[in-house]
Amino acid sequence: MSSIIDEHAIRSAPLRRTPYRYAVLADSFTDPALTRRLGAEFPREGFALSDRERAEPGQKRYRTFDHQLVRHDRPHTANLAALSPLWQQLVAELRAPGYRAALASLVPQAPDDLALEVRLTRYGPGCWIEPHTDRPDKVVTHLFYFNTGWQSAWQGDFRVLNGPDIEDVADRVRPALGTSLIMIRSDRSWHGVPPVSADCPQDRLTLLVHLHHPDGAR
Ligand SMILES: O=C(O)CCC(=O)C(=O)O
Ligand SMILES: [Fe+2]
Repeated sequence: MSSIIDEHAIRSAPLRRTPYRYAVLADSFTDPALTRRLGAEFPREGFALSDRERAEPGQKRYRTFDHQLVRHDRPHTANLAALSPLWQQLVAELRAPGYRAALASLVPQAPDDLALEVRLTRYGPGCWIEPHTDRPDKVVTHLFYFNTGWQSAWQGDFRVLNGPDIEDVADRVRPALGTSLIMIRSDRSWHGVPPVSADCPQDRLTLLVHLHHPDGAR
């Protein structure tokens, strides 16, 4: 099968400069039929609640359901084995040199020893992430979304923020199937996800990829 991820779209991503360097891709995959299948086959089982609503000072608060696929370059073999063949191919592409090189090409002077983390997240009603910049060990983040028919009343939009206030919004990204967002981490890269509404009938579905310095961890 040909590649799923559109590496050309990543390399030519229209990076914005304010309030920090980020880009939104409307079509992240090479083929609309594959995009639809990825949405339909988004994994449902094996997610664990990560709940840190009361955090230590300096740590972000969040409530999400997470499913680790790759950590410090190492695949989580059991979790990968449970994915559909198409999703297994997607993760194989994320781990291959071509995708990494495309993503790193957006970061001036990116070190070549960066480590990869890949995680799936489901946000049920009330799930959220408070505004944060991501930890300094993160270099670049790529977030893919998989929802169909997401309504703004359900909240849960990704917010590009001008600072630590969730209402100080520079841009909003709907978690729509095929859309992805690339963010270059800096001390200004504030972002957050307001709580998904109590009456939201579907989980918000995210695939998160980080390239980070090899000695860092979440
Ligand atoms: O799910 C999202 O849209 C954002 C996730 C995020 O910012 C994070 O996990 O650090
Ligand atoms: Fe983040």
